[in-house]
Amino acid sequence: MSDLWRRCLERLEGDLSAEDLHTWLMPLQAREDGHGLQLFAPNSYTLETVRGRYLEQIETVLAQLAGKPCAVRLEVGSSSVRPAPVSKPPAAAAPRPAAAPATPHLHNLDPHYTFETFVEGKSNQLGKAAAMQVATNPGRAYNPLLLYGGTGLGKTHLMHAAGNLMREHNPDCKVLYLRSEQFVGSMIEALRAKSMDQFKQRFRSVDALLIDDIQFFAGKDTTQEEFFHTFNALFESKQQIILTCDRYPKEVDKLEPRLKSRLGWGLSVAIEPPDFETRAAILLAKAHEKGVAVDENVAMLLAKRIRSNVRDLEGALNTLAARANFYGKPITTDFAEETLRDLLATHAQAVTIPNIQKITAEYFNVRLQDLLSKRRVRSLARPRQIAMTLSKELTEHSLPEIGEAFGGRDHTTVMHACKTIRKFIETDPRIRQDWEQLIRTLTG
Ligand SMILES: Nc1ncnc2c1ncn2[C@@H]1O[C@H](COP(=O)(O)OP(=O)(O)OP(=O)(O)O)[C@@H](O)[C@H]1O
Repeated sequence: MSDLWRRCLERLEGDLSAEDLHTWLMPLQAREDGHGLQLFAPNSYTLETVRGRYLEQIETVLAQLAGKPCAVRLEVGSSSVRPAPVSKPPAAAAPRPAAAPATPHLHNLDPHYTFETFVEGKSNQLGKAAAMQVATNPGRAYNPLLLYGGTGLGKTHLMHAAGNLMREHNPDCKVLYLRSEQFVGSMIEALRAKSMDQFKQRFRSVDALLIDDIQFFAGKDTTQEEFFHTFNALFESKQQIILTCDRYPKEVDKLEPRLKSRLGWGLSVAIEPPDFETRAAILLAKAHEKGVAVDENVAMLLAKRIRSNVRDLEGALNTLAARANFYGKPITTDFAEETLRDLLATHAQAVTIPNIQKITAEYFNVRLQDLLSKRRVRSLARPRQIAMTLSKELTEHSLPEIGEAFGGRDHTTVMHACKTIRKFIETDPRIRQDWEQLIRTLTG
């Protein structure tokens, strides 16, 4: 085992998610020689992914560790020694055999992603309830369960939580989690190695198959064909399928109609951006989990200013924790304002009333001046009400300020718009889709 590579992995552990580290970097084997470091990838797909996504970062860390530039050569193959785990791998993850890293691992679930660590709010209540039901009654409650919504909102977390709970109820339950890129990668590898039978067997022999980000299948016809058959086989034998997608699957271009139709057989649940209270609660929960002392005022400050998604919120917390640790200072609101000044400014710019008006007008294909006019035709009134509601939910402006920005309307008009749209979101799937799409665009 190369000591340099081990230390590099340790360093990268702080920068990359456990999932990325375990999926892409842990399967690499390393050998140090007089020319630098040679990294062996188990297959060309892994090699290309590492080269494209991580090589630069690896080289930077190696140079820091070695105190001079370190040449890295990547190739497909294996060295005689396998890299040791850098830290506790997920409890359920078995050590990877050197010869088979192309194969996704059973039970490679992140043990931190549980229902206990998931903070429930209005935006994710239904998704959490559905995931819990599926975990308690796999293959029978809803099959498939599809969680969709914007980035960083907790879809992967819920998916792992369901898998972890299934395994808690039944430790023999075979749960296979993988990202759709890994499914594609494994399939390409199997096609190359003429081992499609093994590929099929591997995916069809599980009790639950969890695939993340299936929008990645779009336009990949062979993959969709194979996934379609896998889906049917699992569905027929009542094995659970859980999928996530970054939008409602019917909106994903280049996804075969028959696959879209299959995805609709079970339950599709939207995960929406959390509201202010949920954001603050998530932040406090994450701080507690990481052992970072953060009081409610700081949580409220960040929750108020960072509305995009939970990943960004968590990123801000990590930055604060690292800086506070480095300077030996407590995390106060002043410290947070100072440390995150640029980040908070970026978020403040992101969602403004003019921005909401412009994007809503474009989305509904109406002119901005008509959206702000006094005209009450339905084709303008509904987009206007949606834009007002978005302004209420995504900015800190008061009802009178919003009314003023929408052609000098009264605050009661804005209040009525918010009530109406909230009701429609619950009852009208078309308006719900418009709403979710606009939220994604604006917070995206
Ligand atoms: N309600 C929540 N409670 C606790 N943590 C949450 C919640 N929602 C999201 N998170 C955290 O936010 C981070 C991002 O979540 P996750 O990776 O599940 O997002 P995602 O919706 O799958 O995003 P992507 O589509 O980009 O993969 C994770 O660390 C997750 O634990």
